[in-house]
Amino acid sequence: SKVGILGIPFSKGQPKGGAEMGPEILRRAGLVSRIKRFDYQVVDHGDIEIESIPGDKPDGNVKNPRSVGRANKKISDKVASIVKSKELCLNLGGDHSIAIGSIHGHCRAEPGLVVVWVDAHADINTPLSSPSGNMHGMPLSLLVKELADRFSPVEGFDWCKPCIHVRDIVYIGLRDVDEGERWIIDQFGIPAYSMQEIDKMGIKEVMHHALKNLDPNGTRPIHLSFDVDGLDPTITPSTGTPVLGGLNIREGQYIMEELANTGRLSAIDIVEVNPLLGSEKDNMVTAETTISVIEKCFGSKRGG
Ligand SMILES: N[C@@]1(C(=O)O)CN(C[C@@H]2CCCCN2)C[C@@H]1CCC[B-](O)(O)O
Ligand SMILES: [Mn+2]
Ligand SMILES: [Mn+2]
Ligand SMILES: [Mn+2]
Repeated sequence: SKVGILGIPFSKGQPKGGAEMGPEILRRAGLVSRIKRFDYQVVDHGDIEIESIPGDKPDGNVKNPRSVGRANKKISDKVASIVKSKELCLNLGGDHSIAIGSIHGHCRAEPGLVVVWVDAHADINTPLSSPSGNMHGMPLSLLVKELADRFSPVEGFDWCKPCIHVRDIVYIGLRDVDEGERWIIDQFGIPAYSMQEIDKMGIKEVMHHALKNLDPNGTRPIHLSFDVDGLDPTITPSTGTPVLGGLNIREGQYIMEELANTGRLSAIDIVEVNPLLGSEKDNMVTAETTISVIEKCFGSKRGG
């Protein structure tokens, strides 16, 4: 089977320069050759061309709306075509706002998909609830049908129709959730396994229940959106919004092994690697950890 790799050197969903270097650092650390080890044919689509939009003033409190909107329209088009050509679409971010386009595009090719969101954060602030105005904290709010009537369309997103339901999402790794996000999660009953549930139930039970709730018949394509800040900052230090008490490397690997076992992984985002925020050593640790976790999506077995 085939993996289509798409670099997305984009960072305007948040204020820290360097997130646009994520694709480069992961490629340089050998991600492509690691995937090639597990009888996947790798199609490297290179990097998406990111246009800069001068004078991109905030829309309300939303920062860089036109830049984020323009980039994500392109991402949606590209991801749709990669999935339609039967490649497992591996998107290398870039900040987490790229998930707007990647999930939108994936839905165009696989309308029945479900979303596994591995992250310290819920990333479901609406433009009105966001404390920062940074769009990397908003992607899911622009994608779920149930929130469409809660805010007016953001400048640059007229192309973006919500395409998933809140019940098609499961969170794993939460430990820094804003008040407005908490309200949305409770209001709509979004299944959320925070680090507290993971400590209480263990990752085995969390994955069993998460997948069972999400897709009881085990038939739906899976979109994994993996924010490296879901892992503990001691193992992924080079990231923009680190939060103590995260997933350890074995929990991360186990999550991916269970997803690989479904045989239904259809698109993967790897986001929020920022090599400008760490030392050389931090960057090496972050890249190696990320690759050793992500390779488990492609059938790498710890037992050989
Ligand atoms: N919810 C947030 C938002 O800005 O919307 C607020 N938070 C930072 C804030 C710092 C002070 C203590 C409370 N948290 C970052 C998060 C977005 C993370 C985006 B991701 O892609 O990295 O997950
Ligand atoms: Mn995060
Ligand atoms: Mn049980
Ligand atoms: Mn995120």
